[in-house]
Amino acid sequence: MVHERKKPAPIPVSAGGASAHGGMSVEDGRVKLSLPSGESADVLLYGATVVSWIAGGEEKLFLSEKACLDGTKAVRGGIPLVFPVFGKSTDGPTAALAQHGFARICKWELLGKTSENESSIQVDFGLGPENLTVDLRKAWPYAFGLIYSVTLTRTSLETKILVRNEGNETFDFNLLFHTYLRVPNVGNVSIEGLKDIAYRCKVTGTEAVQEMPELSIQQEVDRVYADVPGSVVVKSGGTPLYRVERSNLEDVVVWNPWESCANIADFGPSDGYKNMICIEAGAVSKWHKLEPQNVWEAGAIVHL
Ligand SMILES: O=P(O)(O)OC[C@H]1O[C@@H](O)[C@H](O)[C@@H](O)[C@@H]1O
Repeated sequence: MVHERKKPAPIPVSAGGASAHGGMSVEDGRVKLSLPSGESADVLLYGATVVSWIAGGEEKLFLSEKACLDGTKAVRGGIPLVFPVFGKSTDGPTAALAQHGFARICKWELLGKTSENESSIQVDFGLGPENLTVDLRKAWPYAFGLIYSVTLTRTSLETKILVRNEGNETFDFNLLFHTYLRVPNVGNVSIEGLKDIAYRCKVTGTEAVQEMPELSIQQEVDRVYADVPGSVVVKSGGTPLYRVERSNLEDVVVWNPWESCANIADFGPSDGYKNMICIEAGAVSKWHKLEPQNVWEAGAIVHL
């Protein structure tokens, strides 16, 4: 059941000091969530991009060593948020927007810590037209409201989004969590949960159905799997590393640029593709319509 949460007033970003016992702290546009047991997640206000998730003393997300973290460019790594368009559209209301839309290149408001206990902490971020540049507002002139919630537990990282149409016009959108998972060696990775699912291969421009029970990554992979019914499991050498569970996000994009990462200016090191696999939970294979005053909610949990 969708509940109509209104975006509350932002809190000043100078708030909060770090605590050895966990909690939320804010410094230089970076919000840190941490638990007394040692897990942490860092979220930049720029793009509300999760740039670090540490559990068991290890970083779980891939962040390019050349990633720009100063708000001049979408972050290469972590969890950039894709909205309102996945990829680049050539026509329609999102045609004037850059690839993957504006959510990942705008500065979000910190709405605050919404829940906390010994084993879990949730922090919310908000974005509306007032946070967009004049040019972006012109390019996509809808009255929208986004509330993005990041929840850290001892064994998972959850990302949830609420999209509101606050205007008088229906709009179409895509939404995706562009999650760069860190892996020891992508050549040993197998991905389960995609058997018998139809996908569009963006490398070859073809459509196919996956026959193999597991997808292994031995070259550039860029596939949009539509209507994936269950969770996706990432294994390394047969051992499960991550299980990605989705709610109201029907599609899964699997991306690894392989050696063509050499063509991506902010990708590093040059063999960094070996240490990442993007498993992107999204609603991207078709447009989603949001009528005036309606709300749409979705989420993804990466379980260890
Ligand atoms: O370089 P960007 O805009 O962050 O996109 C990275 C990749 O994102 C993936 O989601 C797309 O399927 C790829 O086609 C794209 O190359």
